[in-house]
Amino acid sequence: MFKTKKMVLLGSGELGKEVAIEAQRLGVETIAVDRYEQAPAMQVAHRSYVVDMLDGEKIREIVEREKPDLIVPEIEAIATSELLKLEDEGFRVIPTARAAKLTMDREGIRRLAAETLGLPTAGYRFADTYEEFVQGAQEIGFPCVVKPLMSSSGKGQSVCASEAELAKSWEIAMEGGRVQNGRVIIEEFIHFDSEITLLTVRSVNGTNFCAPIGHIQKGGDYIESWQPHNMTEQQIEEAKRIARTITDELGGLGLFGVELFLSGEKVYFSEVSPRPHDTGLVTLVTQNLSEFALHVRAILGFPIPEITLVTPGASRPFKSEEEYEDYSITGVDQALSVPDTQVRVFAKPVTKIGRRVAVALSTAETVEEARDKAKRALDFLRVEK
Ligand SMILES: Nc1ncnc2c1ncn2[C@@H]1O[C@H](COP(=O)(O)OP(=O)(O)OP(=O)(O)O)[C@@H](O)[C@H]1O
Ligand SMILES: NCC(=O)N[C@@H]1O[C@H](COP(=O)([O-])[O-])[C@@H](O)[C@H]1O
Ligand SMILES: [Mg+2]
Repeated sequence: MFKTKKMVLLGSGELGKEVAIEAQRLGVETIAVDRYEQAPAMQVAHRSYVVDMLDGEKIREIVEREKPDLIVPEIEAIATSELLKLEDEGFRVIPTARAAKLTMDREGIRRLAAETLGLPTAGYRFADTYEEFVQGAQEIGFPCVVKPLMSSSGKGQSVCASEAELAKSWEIAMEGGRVQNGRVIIEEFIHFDSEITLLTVRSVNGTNFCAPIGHIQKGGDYIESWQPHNMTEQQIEEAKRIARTITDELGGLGLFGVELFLSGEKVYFSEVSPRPHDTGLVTLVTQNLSEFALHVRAILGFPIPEITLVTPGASRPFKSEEEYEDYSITGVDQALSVPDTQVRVFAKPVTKIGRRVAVALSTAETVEEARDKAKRALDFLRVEK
């Protein structure tokens, strides 16, 4: 019998699917967990479980039954208090249970970054009630950005332009949070020139950085990313300083997506994912080791001698415009007729409006050409009933 390490993935979306594939390539037994059946990573894992991942008892049951060597969070909304206990009992949580807990909640990571570590961030307030929210927004000023404490991909997020929009922003946040406890963050709106993800990997070789990934977001969700993003030497140094500071503090082994805003020569810390990042899907075609391969190598304790950007590249996620129980994706053939282009189809069992269901990935000699190719490929894709 082949003896190997066992990994439980908590969250089984498109990012987890690539993590599972990389783990399988190194012979790791992979168990996928998510809130619904046929989630992308479940399609390639050895086994899977469907549970509410915010239910600590359910997570414990799976961990006690499987006794994994590695517990690998793939989304932020997990019963992280249970992960702390499991870690105390000797289970390994990636990168650490504390990192999973702090980043699940915007308050935890923001206070750590701004107040404990002194990193530059947008101004912010927290509010539990509508009255506190109104006061916080007035103090921050307009426009401001309103987000539930626990959410991702822009869910529940809005830009509140003036006092007249306060009620609407509050309502959006209350409906969009993963846990309906009402607390929100109100952030100063940063008029940035561009924003980036600095993928940072902590491995047995120490800390390494990938080339910066530029991206554009709409409604808080990414619609395009490219690598490398053009930055001045000073901006890169400051971005690396911020990324090193926050990832050293979070600790453990693995890849992190450090999100930063660039405004003139100033670099702001926005947030960090202690796991592969959606904008980093572009690394599937640009690097010698993708962000998923890097994560798996790092957490298994394998070396990462060098991260090489092999070519400029770009990614464009394909988001459904409809809600369908049964659907197919057409136009993949035409998308693949664009040179140097790949498409990854996630095969999520149902679509929702705005749900990411595939991604187009292109390379070229320049970022501009790669962005153009990925856009052309994306434009061929359709969701059909
Ligand atoms: N303070 C801000 N000023 C200006 N733009 C902002 C601010 N906060 C967020 N944004 C915009 O909204 C996007 C999403 O914000 P954020 O990363 O906090 O949300 P998220 O739901 O955690 O997204 P994800 O899970 O995809 O990382 C940012 O990438 C940025 O484009
Ligand atoms: N920005 C975070 C992010 O991109 N997370 C990715 O989206 C999935 C959830 O998708 P769903 O909402 O379509 O199920 C997550 O499982 C993860 O792969
Ligand atoms: Mg983000």
